[in-house]
Amino acid sequence: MPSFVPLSWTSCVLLATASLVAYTLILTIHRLFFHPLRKFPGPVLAAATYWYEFYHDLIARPFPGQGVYNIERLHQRYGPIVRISPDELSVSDPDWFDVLYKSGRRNKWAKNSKANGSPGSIASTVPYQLHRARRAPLGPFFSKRGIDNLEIIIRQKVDQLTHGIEEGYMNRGRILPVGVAFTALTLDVISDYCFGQSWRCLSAEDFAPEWKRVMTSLFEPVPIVKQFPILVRIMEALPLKVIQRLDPDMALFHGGKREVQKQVERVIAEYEDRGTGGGGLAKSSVGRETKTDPDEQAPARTIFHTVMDSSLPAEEKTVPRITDEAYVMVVAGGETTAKTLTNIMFHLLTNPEWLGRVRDELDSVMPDRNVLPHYGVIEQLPCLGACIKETLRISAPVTNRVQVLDAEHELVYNDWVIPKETPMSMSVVSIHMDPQIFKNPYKFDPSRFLGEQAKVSNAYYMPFHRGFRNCLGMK
Ligand code: HEM
Repeated sequence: MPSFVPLSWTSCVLLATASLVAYTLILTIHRLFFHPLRKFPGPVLAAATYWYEFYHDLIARPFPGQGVYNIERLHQRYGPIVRISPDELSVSDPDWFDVLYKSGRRNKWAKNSKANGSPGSIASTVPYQLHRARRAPLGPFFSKRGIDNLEIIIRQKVDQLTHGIEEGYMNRGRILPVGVAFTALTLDVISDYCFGQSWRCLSAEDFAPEWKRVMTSLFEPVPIVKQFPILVRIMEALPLKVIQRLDPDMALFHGGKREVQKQVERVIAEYEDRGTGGGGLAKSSVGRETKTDPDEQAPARTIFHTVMDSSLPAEEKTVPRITDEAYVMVVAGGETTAKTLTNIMFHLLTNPEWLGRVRDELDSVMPDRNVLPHYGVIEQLPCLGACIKETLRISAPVTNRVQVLDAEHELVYNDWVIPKETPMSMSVVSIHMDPQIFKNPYKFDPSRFLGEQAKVSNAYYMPFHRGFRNCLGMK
């Protein structure tokens, strides 16, 4: 009969430590000498451990968030293709961008796809087939025709914003925190358009500054969440009261999500009552048949109805899935657009010549300041358009690299054959700041997007990314 010797606590700890050290050692040896990417250039530390990325994202000086610049430095040192982490390659070659991203057969890299806190959304969807299926029904909602409905909402909110600025700030001689005001504007527009229910930040005291704090702090833990994705699940599972204690601003965010969830529950119940809740029914909320080109149809009432009306199967129409799909619009569209508006304001105020040109253009189509022309007219104004583009080039609000992989084929870059399933990425920031394409790249110069120069500038202008994973809210 075998006899068991009971282990002391000290022996258990020693055994666990020894196992961890052995595991780390074996993993490191594998990554350095046997990994399919072992021959690709790059720093040994980056190939050996993910803590290298963590360090540059979070700890490296002068302030956190240096990862994107560190990758640029790596390219200067090692060339256009670099192994930037144990499993990932980065390419720095603007002309390869479309090769990597325009194919419809790229999966997102599962490891880093859930950091936005909405794992069921298209933005987090890994396989390209599922991404395509989920994105198709959302097309009409964000199409040109969909945006026509949005114009009325935007006009109402902008009126509310300007009225609030006059009353609360100009007339009282107070300084306006422009970023706060724009976050209130974008959140009210998105919630009204997507959920059919405005969050009313514009009518709140001082434009609800807590939401600006929430939207900013939302992205700060991303480097930590990338290393420990379980944190998102833990946060989601916590009761709201606990989150409130840990971080009152985050409680606001999660409270907002739970409100949206209740709305989703009501919409699903409504469909079930009408007997149209199952998958595969291609009828819209007003009984229209789904035609073959989904982008040409009028959008449904809310994004919830859009998903429910689609021919997606029943497992795609669950409460958590639709909540994630809807709520990611707040995450993806709120602060990006607010920041862009704030940045445009900054650049125009610090470049009076361009401010004058934009004002002249607007005066030419708006003789009466209180009568706004249709957005189609404003969209055609060249200087205004160039200022918007130059702002989005010089300070693109989305700086993360979109990590994709081809699960079926090897890719080829110059003399390199990239094994299939290798996560790859390219940085939009380094393309927008490439002096070969945009001369004197840190200078705000909208003339790059006017006349002859515009052809080259437009070819490399990609703040909304490109290909099948580009921005859904771009229009
Ligand atoms: C100036 C404003 C905006 C910029 C610069 C911007 C930029 C981007 C970029 C670069 C991506 C790709 C990022 C990635 O996959 O990691 C993206 C994706 C996305 N954006 Fe935007 N965005 C803006 C506004 C909006 C708005 C207003 C909405 C909707 C209300 C929106 C909804 C989305 C969604 C849903 C995705 C995921 C698309 C997919 O994975 O298929 N965005 N955006």
